[in-house]
Amino acid sequence: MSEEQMTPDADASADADARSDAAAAARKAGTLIEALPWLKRFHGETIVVKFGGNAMVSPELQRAFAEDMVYLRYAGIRPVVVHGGGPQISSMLDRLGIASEFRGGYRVTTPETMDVVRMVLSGQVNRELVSLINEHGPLAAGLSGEDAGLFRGRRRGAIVDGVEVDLGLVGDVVQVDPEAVLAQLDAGRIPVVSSIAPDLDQPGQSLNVNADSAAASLAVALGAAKLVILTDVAGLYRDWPNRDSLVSEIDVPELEALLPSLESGMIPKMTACLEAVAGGVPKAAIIDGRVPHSILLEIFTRQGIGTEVVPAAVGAGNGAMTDAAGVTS
Ligand SMILES: NC(=[NH2+])NCCC[C@H](N)C(=O)O
Repeated sequence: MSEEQMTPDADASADADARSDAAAAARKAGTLIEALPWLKRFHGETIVVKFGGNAMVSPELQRAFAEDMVYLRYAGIRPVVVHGGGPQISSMLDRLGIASEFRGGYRVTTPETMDVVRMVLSGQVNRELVSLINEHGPLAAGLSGEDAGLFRGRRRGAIVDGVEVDLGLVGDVVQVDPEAVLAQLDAGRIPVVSSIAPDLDQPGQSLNVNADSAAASLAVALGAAKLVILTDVAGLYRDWPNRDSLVSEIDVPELEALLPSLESGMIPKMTACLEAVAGGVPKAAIIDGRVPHSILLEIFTRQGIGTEVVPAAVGAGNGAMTDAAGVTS
């Protein structure tokens, strides 16, 4: 239809269409340009990402995560992935018919279980993620914390009702030699690291180490610009279960004060953020791994998506928190 033939109604609706197209284009452009300060800030910098939770077991979320790592890499950032694999370890133990002893609700890792842990983490979870990333090109290289002295660990049980219970071959990373990871980064690769570490106190033995704290230690050793931990919650709630109390940004003193009141699953994650920031990483965030591409939303928008931990504001001293809408309280 030529313009002269348009009825006034058609004219008005064509105008409205044009206006909404323009609005959609402006929104899209706004989203893209919002990324610019973060592209500048993180260019050439290392970001350590702890991969875990639902994101690790859903095929679509795994695929989206692999895309995000490739996206960061092509944006000129140096992403490093650290992963655990609790659910996969449990299901392999079941498949193999290996019964486990539980203490205080935690599985005890025997030497026999440890063989399965290593097989699943380095032979299955690590390989799958490396393959997904490498569908985009020869980018990812898998490493175990046992490779080239990357991690060393120390046994640590769990605290149950105020007492430490021995959980066998589990622990924390206590030493990091980042050389092997740096070599991969310098070669343009995305290192994917499984959370296993030789036991510092018992040569020849390896430990299943907490992947949150391993990621934090690695972020510190690499001088990373940011640590990002994927979780199965939207972020930190100041007073759970009040949904309106989601915290967008919190500083170290405020988080330290809040820590004892947190739900037990959140404590290792928030502690890892504190460790990273205490070690000189400028910011550490927990984000919702159930949201596809949550990493891109966290890194390339001003507001981010989860809860970010930052050092105490110099001079501010009031421990201000910003809520999810960006309002400082
Ligand atoms: N949860 C938040 N408040 N995130 C803010 C993120 C800001 C910025 N995109 C960054 O990654 O550093």
